Amino acid sequence: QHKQSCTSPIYCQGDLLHLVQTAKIFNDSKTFVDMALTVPVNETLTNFYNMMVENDENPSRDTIMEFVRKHFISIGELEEYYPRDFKPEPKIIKEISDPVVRSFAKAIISIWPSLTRKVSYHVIEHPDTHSLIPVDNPFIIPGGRFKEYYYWDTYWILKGLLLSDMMETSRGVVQNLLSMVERYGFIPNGGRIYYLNRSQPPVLTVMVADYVKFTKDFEFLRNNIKTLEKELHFWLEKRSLPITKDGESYILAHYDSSSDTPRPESYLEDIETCSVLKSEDEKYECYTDLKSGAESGMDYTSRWLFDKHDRHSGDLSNIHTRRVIPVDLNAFLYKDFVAMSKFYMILSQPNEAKYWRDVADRWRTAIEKLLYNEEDGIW
Ligand SMILES: OC[C@H]1O[C@H](O[C@H]2O[C@H](CO)[C@@H](O)[C@H](O)[C@H]2O)[C@H](O)[C@@H](O)[C@@H]1O
Repeated sequence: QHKQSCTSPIYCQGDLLHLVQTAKIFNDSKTFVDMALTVPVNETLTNFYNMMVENDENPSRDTIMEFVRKHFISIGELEEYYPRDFKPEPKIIKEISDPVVRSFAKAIISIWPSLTRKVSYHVIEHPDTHSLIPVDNPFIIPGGRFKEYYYWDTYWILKGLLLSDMMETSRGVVQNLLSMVERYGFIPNGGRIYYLNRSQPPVLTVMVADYVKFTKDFEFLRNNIKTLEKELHFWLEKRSLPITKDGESYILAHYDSSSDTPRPESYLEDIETCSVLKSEDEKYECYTDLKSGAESGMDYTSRWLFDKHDRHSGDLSNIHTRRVIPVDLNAFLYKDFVAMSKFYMILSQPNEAKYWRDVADRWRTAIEKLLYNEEDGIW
C-alpha cells in the first residue's frame, strides 16, 4: 500500500495520471497537473476507462492527446490582480541616495502588479476540477512555470512587500499561509494539492515577526499565535527524531516527505531518475527522498547525495535526503522557537514564553553538539 501524493484520482495518483505523464504529452510534467478539468471528476474517469477499453488498454499517443484536449484546459483558474496598496515610489525609494541603486529598486518594485494573482471563482466553486488550492487573499507568484504561491518564496516576497509599504498585501499573504495550517496542520510546499505530501523550510513564525515589527499589529499576533504553535508542533512531531551521541540524547529535525510515489509535477522525471535502482523498495525510497529533497526548497543539491562510499557524489538516484540533519533547517527552527518565546513575552504570557525558550535552548545545544565539525571549523 503506497503513501500517495494526495487523494485526487486525477492530479495525484492513478492510471490516468500515469498514462498521460509517461506518454510524455508535454515537455514539462507540471503542465498537465496544472490544467483544469472541463467536466466533473467522475465523468472524466468514466470516459478515461471507456477510452482504455476501446483501445485494448493500449491507446496511441494521438488518442491520449485527444483525450487530454477534450477533458483538460489550461486557463481560468487565476485572475491577474492590481494590488490596491501598490505605490510605484514607496518611502524607501527616497532613502536610496545612489541613483543606480535607486533606479534598480524602482524597477524591481514595479514588478509587483505583474506577479500578483487571485484565485478565480471557478476554483472556489469547483475545487475538485483544479489542482490549485484556493485561498482568500491575493498572492505573489514566482512567475514562469510557477503560477501558484510557494511557502518559502513568500518569506522573501514578504520582506519586499513590507519595504514597499504594501501592508494590506503583506497581511493577506501571511493570512493565506496561516489558513493552510488551520486547514491541513502544516503549510504545503506550494498552493497545489499535489504538494500536500511535503512542506518547505519553516519560516512562517519569522514572517509574522517581520510583519509585526513593521506594523506593530499586536492584535494580529494575539489572534494567530496558536496557529503558529500548531505549525511548529508539526515540525516537532512529524519531522524530528532522537539522536544519541556520547551517551547523550538530543532531538533535531530533518526533511521527510510522507509519500513514496513520484512527484506528480515531475512524474516522468522521477520515474526515470529512480529506474536505475534494482528493487521496487529501493525505488519507493528514492521517490520519498526526492520529495523530501523538494521539501528542503533546494531541489536539488549534492548535500542530499551519497554514493556507496558515503561521499557526496553521484547522480540524483543516489539521493538520501532523510539521512541528513541539515544545520540550516535546524537553525530556522531555533529562530522560530526564540521568536515564539519573545511573542509570548509581548503578550504577557510568561509560562508559555519560558516553554519556548527551553525548547530553543535544547535545540541550540543539540545543534552545537551534533552539527559543528571542530576539525574543519564548519557547521
Ligand atoms: O520558486 C518556487 C520553487 O521552485 C523550485 O521548486 C519547485 O519546483 C519543483 C519542480 O517542479 C518541485 O518539485 C518543488 O517541490 C517546487 O518547490 C525551487 O527548488 C524551490 O526552492 C522554490 O521554492
